[in-house]
Amino acid sequence: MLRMKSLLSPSFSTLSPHLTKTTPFSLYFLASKSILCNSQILKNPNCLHIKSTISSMKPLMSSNSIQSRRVQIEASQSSSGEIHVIVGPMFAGKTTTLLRRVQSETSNGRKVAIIKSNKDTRYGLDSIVTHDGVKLPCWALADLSSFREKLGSDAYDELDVIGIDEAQFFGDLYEFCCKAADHEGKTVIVAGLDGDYLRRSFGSVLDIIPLADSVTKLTARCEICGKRAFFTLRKTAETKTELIGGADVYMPVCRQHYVSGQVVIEEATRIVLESQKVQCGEK
Ligand SMILES: Nc1ncnc2c1ncn2[C@@H]1O[C@H](COP(=O)(O)OP(=O)(O)O)[C@@H](O)[C@H]1O
Ligand SMILES: Cc1cn([C@H]2C[C@H](O)[C@@H](COP(=O)(O)O)O2)c(=O)[nH]c1=O
Ligand SMILES: [Zn+2]
Repeated sequence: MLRMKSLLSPSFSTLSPHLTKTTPFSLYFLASKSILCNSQILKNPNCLHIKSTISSMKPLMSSNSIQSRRVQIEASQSSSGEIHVIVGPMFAGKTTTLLRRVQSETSNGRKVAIIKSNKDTRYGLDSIVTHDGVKLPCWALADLSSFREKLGSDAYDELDVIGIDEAQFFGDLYEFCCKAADHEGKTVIVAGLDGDYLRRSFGSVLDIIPLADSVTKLTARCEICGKRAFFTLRKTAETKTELIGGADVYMPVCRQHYVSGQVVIEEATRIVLESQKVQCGEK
């Protein structure tokens, strides 16, 4: 088989063997390569094979369909989206950073919408609020897939940027981000907890890391020693993963004080349970 240069890189030796057979994929592949690198084909004698293959495809793909394919490919290229993920413990500044980035996009004339989970009722439903009290209006939703319908298709299509806060509470986070960035050209900025109070992966936040253009892990200040806090300690004996609360229930801590704090809380929980058994036994 004629060894040919890649259209996209100087040293690509051969196309995959299956591409030598005329299959729908090989036709699409060759046509799209041709469209994307039309100038290279004309200039690059080593691509004669592709040129002759393209010319032999005429009955299958007319120049009109190749032209319209070019428009589709160029459109998809020019409207490719982005995904930026902001994680860290509670009080690390995730919401603050999200708001700052959203406001920067707005000041650049981009159309923005912010979504948070309707599970987070700490500071009211129609706005996202930082622990410092800074707030912006938002959509409080049970899931992300309903956003387009709630906002309206026309308004949704005009959106450039979608901010998502408390992302750990959205079960459809992966699918929504994938579709919004890959196929709708949206810039999605996601803020959420990477870990729960036991430092386990929380919701689908870590699942979208492979989809992301950027990942930022923020830190807070350890409430015990003032060093950088990477984890969130739950101060109560409650063991369910989802427990809405603020400084009343949680505190950011460094590794040393997470480990020692977790031991203290587990021991305190054991003592409380023991005393309840004794009380029940006496009654
Ligand atoms: N222990 C702490 N460490 C860092 N910031 C704290 C702490 N306790 C309270 N804060 C306040 O919380 C703010 C961050 O709030 P926010 O952006 O809502 O954080 P997150 O969304 O990560 O929970 C900080 O600017 C700070 O003023
Ligand atoms: C660690 C942890 C937290 N939560 C809840 C508590 C808060 O309502 C949010 C996190 O808020 P923030 O914006 O990051 O301050 O999540 C939870 O349900 N389970 C946990 O383990
Ligand atoms: Zn500490």
